[in-house]
Amino acid sequence: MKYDLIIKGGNVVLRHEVKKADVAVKNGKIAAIDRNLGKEASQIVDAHGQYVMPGMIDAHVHICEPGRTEWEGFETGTKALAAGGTTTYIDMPLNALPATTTKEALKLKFEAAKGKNYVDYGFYGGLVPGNIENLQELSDEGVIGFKCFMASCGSDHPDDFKNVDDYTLYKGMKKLAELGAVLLIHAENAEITDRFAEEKIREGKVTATDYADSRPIFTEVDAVKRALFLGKETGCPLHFVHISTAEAIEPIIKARNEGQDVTLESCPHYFTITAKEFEKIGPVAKCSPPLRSIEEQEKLWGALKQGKIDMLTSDHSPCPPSMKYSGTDNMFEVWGGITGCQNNVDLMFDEAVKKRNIPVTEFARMIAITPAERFNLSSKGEIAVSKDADMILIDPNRSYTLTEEDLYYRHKHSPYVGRTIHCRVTKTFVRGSLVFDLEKGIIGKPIGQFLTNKELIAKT
Ligand SMILES: NC(=O)N[C@H]1NC(=O)NC1=O
Ligand SMILES: [Zn+2]
Ligand SMILES: [Zn+2]
Repeated sequence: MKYDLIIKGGNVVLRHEVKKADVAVKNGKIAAIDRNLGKEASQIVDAHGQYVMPGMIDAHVHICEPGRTEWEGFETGTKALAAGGTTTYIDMPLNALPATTTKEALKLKFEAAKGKNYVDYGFYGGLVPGNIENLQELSDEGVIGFKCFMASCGSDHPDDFKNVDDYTLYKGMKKLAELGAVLLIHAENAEITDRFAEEKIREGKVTATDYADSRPIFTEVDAVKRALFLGKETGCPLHFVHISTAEAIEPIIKARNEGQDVTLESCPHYFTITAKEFEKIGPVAKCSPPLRSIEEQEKLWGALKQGKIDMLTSDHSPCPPSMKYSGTDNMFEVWGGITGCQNNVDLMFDEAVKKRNIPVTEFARMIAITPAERFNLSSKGEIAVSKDADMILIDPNRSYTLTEEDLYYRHKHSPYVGRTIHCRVTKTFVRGSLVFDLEKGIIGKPIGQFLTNKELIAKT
């Protein structure tokens, strides 16, 4: 057979245009894209009426294995990713135990992940107080970047992640600049948000709105500006995670225009759920930075329309239901993190492409092309000849209402349950292998491969 697979007649989303074409795959790579590639393939998939898009690269996922597999493991987490149209993800260095801040902890991650991933994956290392000495070895072992918290992490477990002090932030940036590694930053001012939280709790103000009010926009903007300043001082490449407001985007774009190496991401929840809705939905919508007002959300959409969002990520930060619903009314005591990685693509395709007429090529840029480029995943991110055949089919007219039964997460809760989404991922291919089919569910064994900052080094 000439090809292993031909996807026929879909609207293929290329870098600069959408083209009605066939896509042929051979040995896991895209071999040809053309109008009529015939039928010489072991497998033919009809994609008429559907978009053929690059699979999402979700650069912000918290899989809690090892140590907290009970929250979310590689198997359940990556089934959800596959079902939602993600073909590659990068795992954050926190919420698993121990946190990924040493070579030894990275080895534990690597061992725990072996043979359990349905999609391709890489790891970040952490920058925490006291581990500057470990950054080199983490980089040598292939981490794709480094993550730090300027906000408090809120866990007092001894093996858990710790937020940086200013000294660590500065010294860490200097070292990472030397290594040429990207530093990912959770940017919120720790001292102010912690003290605001204390005030609220002291006054007995513990609702969803009180929680959101305890982390005002200026605390995000302040942290962004300070990190940019230190980034300029040290020459460290920066990436701001889960930016929640247009106001925090402006200094980042300005710094980039002035020559700094800096990018940013935002997440579906900041575009689709408001602070008011958080009050109604409750604990499953708690996250940090918090959900914002409808006015702020509109400004964020404005930034997206102007091409200012480099990438979309889920910040999938799962936990057991008991950490969301333990009988407390105190929103400050509830786990902060949204279980959301299964609904990145459909939700944002619906809201951005269908509802707000954002070009589908722009959408592909945010979910696949830019994350691949930023994190040096050179074989990924685009439907183009010789790239990995990581592709998804989206039916733009297939509406559904999300139920708990649709979810593959270890714990089937999500702020999107009950929401009607007006499009759906129908198939997911990782390197040419079908891993998810809407009619059949997850297909076959976990075939995900480990990706490093250099190249694909291990097949699991
Ligand atoms: N620990 C953790 O996952 N925190 C994440 N959750 C969230 O909502 N924001 C975060 O940074
Ligand atoms: Zn964060
Ligand atoms: Zn996160």
